[in-house]
Amino acid sequence: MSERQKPSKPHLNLVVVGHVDHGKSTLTGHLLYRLGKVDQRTIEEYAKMSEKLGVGDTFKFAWVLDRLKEERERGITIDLAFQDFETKRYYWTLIDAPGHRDFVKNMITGASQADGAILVISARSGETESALSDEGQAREHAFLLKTLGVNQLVVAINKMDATTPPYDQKRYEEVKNEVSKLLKLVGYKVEKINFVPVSGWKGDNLVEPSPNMPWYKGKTLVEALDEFEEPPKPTDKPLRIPVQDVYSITGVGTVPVGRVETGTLKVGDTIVVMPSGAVGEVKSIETHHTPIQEALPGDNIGFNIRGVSKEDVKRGYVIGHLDNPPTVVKEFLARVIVVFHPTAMAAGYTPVLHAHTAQIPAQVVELVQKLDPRTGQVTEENPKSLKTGDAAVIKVRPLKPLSIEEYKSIPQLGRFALRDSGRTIAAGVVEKITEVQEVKIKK
Ligand SMILES: Nc1nc2c(ncn2[C@@H]2O[C@H](COP(=O)(O)OP(=O)(O)OP(=O)(O)O)[C@@H](O)[C@H]2O)c(=O)[nH]1
Repeated sequence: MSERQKPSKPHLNLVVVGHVDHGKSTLTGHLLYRLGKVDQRTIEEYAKMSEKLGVGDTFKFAWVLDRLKEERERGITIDLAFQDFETKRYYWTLIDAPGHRDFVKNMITGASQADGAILVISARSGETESALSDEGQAREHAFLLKTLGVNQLVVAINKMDATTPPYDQKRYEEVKNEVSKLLKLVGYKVEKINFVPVSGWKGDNLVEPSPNMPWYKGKTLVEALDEFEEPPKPTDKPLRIPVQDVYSITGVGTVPVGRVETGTLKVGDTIVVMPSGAVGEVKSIETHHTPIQEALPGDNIGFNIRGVSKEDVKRGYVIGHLDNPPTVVKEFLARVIVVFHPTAMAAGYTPVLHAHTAQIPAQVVELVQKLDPRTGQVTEENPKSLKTGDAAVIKVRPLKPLSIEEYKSIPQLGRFALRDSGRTIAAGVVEKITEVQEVKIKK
């Protein structure tokens, strides 16, 4: 049976976010262990390793993620780090957890997009408070998730074993209230969010209800994940396939490879490549070495197009149907958050723009408005500069033609990051295209 024909559970992508040291790696590693993804022997090895290094028993689970990271770093072709696991209702792919420097970039330009998130927040005295402070990462991550359209969230109130007294209901309620306030501010519907008191170290309420917290009658972490909704496949949107790679195969012709983000591609379709404007006919489609007649959103495919030369298809180009071609822009307005800037960002700044598979130098030509990062309200017109943590509307001009879409019409093609010297400076979405680039169609 081919990959596509296997009866399978729906597939969701998950990110684990939260402040540094709140226990994301420990919790995730323990979850993978409980779900049978890591065997007992490996955990014992990690426990011994932790003991030798004198870092404490809790680290045995965090190692799982460290090893994953290491394996990922060795992989060359796969940009996005992931690990799969399974619950009653879904298959999950764990998108790289933050703490990792490239988290933001991965969330925005990654091959897969998060359908939901676990926000980990420690209930240990003092830790909760720093995560929720103005500089806290819980705040930053909550805001990023909302900006990027990740609407499904579980809050894991972690380290319940380390409250005073341990497993304290009062402390749980307190933390829950504080996190609820933050999430409301950011724009989440808090009534729809599950808050689960857990210990990532001890394993309480991860998969089974914990005897240490009989006062908690809600879902376990895994049950809460299974309450997420399956996102609808964007088949009703225009076809968009960002090109990851392109091959020229003797006797076959030009074969672009990429993931269908939106719409449907069928054998026989007439397509156009943007921004080159080359037009061709789809002769065959393959996924995992199996020929298929039709490709849907989420499918990774290679396809043969007749009438298009290899020079007209490049990584970063986007393929669509001729009757609804990918938009090519000269300039656009974007809503961004400054994730990190060593000093201050001013008009004229020229970092590298990363959107889907494209990387193009782009100039920030105007700082239009500064926004309150928590409410989105305008706080200043035409600010002189932007600092780390600021939210803003800016005008961006790619230095070469770029195929990108407004976030409200095709969100999958409307996100981007600005990077400089290997760091994510800002992340955001395309609010409005202000100048399109006319492209001559080469029939
Ligand atoms: N008591 C207690 N300690 C925990 C728990 N989970 C994690 N810790 C400890 O908290 C510290 C941070 O844990 P990590 O899992 O590395 O945290 P993280 O959020 O992944 O950290 P970064 O990747 O650096 O952001 C370590 O010292 C862990 O041993 C828990 O459930 N209970």
